[in-house]
Amino acid sequence: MTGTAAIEAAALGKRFGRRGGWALRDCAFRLPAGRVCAVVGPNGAGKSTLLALAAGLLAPSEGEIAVLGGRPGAARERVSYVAQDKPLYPQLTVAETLRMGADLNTDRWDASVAERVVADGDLNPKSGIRALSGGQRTRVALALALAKRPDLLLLDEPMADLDPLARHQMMGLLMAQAAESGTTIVMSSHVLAELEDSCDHLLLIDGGQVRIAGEIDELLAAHRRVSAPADTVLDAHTVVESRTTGRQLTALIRPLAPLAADWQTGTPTLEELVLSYLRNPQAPTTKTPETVA
Ligand SMILES: Nc1ncnc2c1ncn2[C@@H]1O[C@H](COP(=O)(O)OP(=O)(O)OP(=O)(O)O)[C@@H](O)[C@H]1O
Repeated sequence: MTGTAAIEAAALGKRFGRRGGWALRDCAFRLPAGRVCAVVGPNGAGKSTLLALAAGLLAPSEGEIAVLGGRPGAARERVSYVAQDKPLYPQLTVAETLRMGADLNTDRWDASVAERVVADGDLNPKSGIRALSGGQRTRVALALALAKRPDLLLLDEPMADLDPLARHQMMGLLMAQAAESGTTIVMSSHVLAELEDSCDHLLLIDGGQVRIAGEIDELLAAHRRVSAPADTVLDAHTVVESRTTGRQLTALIRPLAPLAADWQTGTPTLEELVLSYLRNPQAPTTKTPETVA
């Protein structure tokens, strides 16, 4: 294991209330610093819970989570967190909100970043937060998060209510931040196609457990999409998903031996990989050695 971890979790679990079910259980992963990490999974999988644990807003019920090498609370100054509902003070104006951000983060605040993000959305600094649309509020929340110049940026479905142009622009801004400042970005989203181009690391959470963790390139390279005759036996490989239609078998596998020359094979897309795992809860989990805590 090399380099600093942005987030490291071991046997991490969270339940809400003593009798509540487990929102997360037995999670172990290591996210190296400097990555742009996609957190994906079905509704109720535990993504928001994981992000809130990393932000130090929730305490684990069991196990541990370290953020930037320490307790999540201790790293708060170096971490920006944008929650799913983007909480802001409705009685303030945009300008007052940014001023509050500056006052709370005197050492790290970059006013020009905040002003640019707001100006790019044509927001009037004098507008009240109460009067903004959902997408405009998201823009103000992201302006606050970015201007803090965090080492770790935790974003819970940040693009959900942005229009396509704003999504594109905001994603470009986030990628520039990651490239220029080495900021680690952890971003939950349901839009898999959007993540494939921008993220280099994946955490797939399902039923409160980490199903897949690792570098996206390595994960994709470790899997093959296969089309072969229906009577093909795949026993030599790890089969994530297989379907037979007529005379044709199609499968997503993790090859453990050379593939037959007459099979048609290809590298899956991120979307194909994630959907195959989600459709097949019994498929073995996969974690690259680098990322196992
Ligand atoms: N404050 C809470 N009190 C009780 N249960 C909660 C609380 N927050 C989350 N849960 C439960 O924990 C589980 C995980 O929820 P979480 O919000 O982390 O999922 P998610 O993956 O972010 O879902 P979505 O994609 O719908 O946003 C769910 O079963 C949810 O009902």
